[in-house]
Amino acid sequence: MAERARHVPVLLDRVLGLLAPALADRDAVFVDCTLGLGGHSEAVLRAHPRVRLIGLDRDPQAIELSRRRLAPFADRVEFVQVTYDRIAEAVGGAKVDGILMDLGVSSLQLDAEERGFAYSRDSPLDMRMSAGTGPTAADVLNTYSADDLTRVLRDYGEERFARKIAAAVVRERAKEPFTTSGRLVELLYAAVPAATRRTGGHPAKRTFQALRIEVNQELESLRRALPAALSVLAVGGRIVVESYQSLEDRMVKRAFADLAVSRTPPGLPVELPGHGPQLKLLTRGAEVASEQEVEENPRAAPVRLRAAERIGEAT
Ligand SMILES: C[S@@+](CC[C@H](N)C(=O)[O-])C[C@H]1O[C@@H](n2cnc3c(N)ncnc32)[C@H](O)[C@@H]1O
Repeated sequence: MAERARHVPVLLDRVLGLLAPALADRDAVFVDCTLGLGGHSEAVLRAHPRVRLIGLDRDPQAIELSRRRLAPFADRVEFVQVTYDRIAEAVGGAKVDGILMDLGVSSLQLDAEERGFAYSRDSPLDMRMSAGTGPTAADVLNTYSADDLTRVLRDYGEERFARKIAAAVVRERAKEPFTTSGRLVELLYAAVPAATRRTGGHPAKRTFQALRIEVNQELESLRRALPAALSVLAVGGRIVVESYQSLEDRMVKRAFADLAVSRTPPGLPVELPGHGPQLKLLTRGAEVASEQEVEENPRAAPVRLRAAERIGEAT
């Protein structure tokens, strides 16, 4: 997730173009799994006057903000505050025609000082997306073993200095527990060599990303969400996923590839029902944002977009 506030939906035209064949000119159902500020959803509702939206977000503030933004479409919109792995429940067992997952953190969350997502301000180390639920980033820093902290920083932040940072955290918290981002940022300035800062960005970037992913169990949620989302997609329905981190993108790639290959057991007739490929990939590899979009909206720099269409029923 980028450092700067973002109000422009990432790859908006591409997302609209990919979803259009599944949503245009019909009473289609579109699920936005990550409402955020409601930017993508608003554009879909404007483009398709007959589409009904089911908007999900785990963050009550995102639901509230989207409710206000999407008020002109109120008769076509339903909001559910839930994590996206519960998509099947949220749509009440129905099949849907379009699904969007724009992963990560929103500018609404980054800008809310008291929530502690941004390393550029000194604020409480919270980072919970479902406000008030579960352990905070401070809890992770103050209670995890050095080994567990190293794993979190390495796996979720791809932080080269994970072990060194974890050791420093364990040493410093023995003097006084961590409560604010300012003290953690200070520690990271000392732990990450200056030379790395020039090429790797802000020394706190990777650690903050890792803590956010751990606090919100983002990869666990995504791992459960992908098969759940694909299971509610109608034949002809389309799914678009925007990831901002390589582990997420790898999960999406794998989930799509699993269903895109034919599962016909060797020696059986190819037309055997239920054994053909279930998905057609709509993107070749992962698509990225153009240089121009990144210039206008740096938040788009790390985006990896993948999309697929359901072409066969689940077995
Ligand atoms: C990048 S923002 C989405 C921005 C949105 N597409 C727009 O145009 O404004 C991601 C949103 O996903 C939500 N989110 C992250 N993980 C989630 C999960 N597991 N379940 C539901 N919502 C989640 C966050 O709370 C955040 O509001």
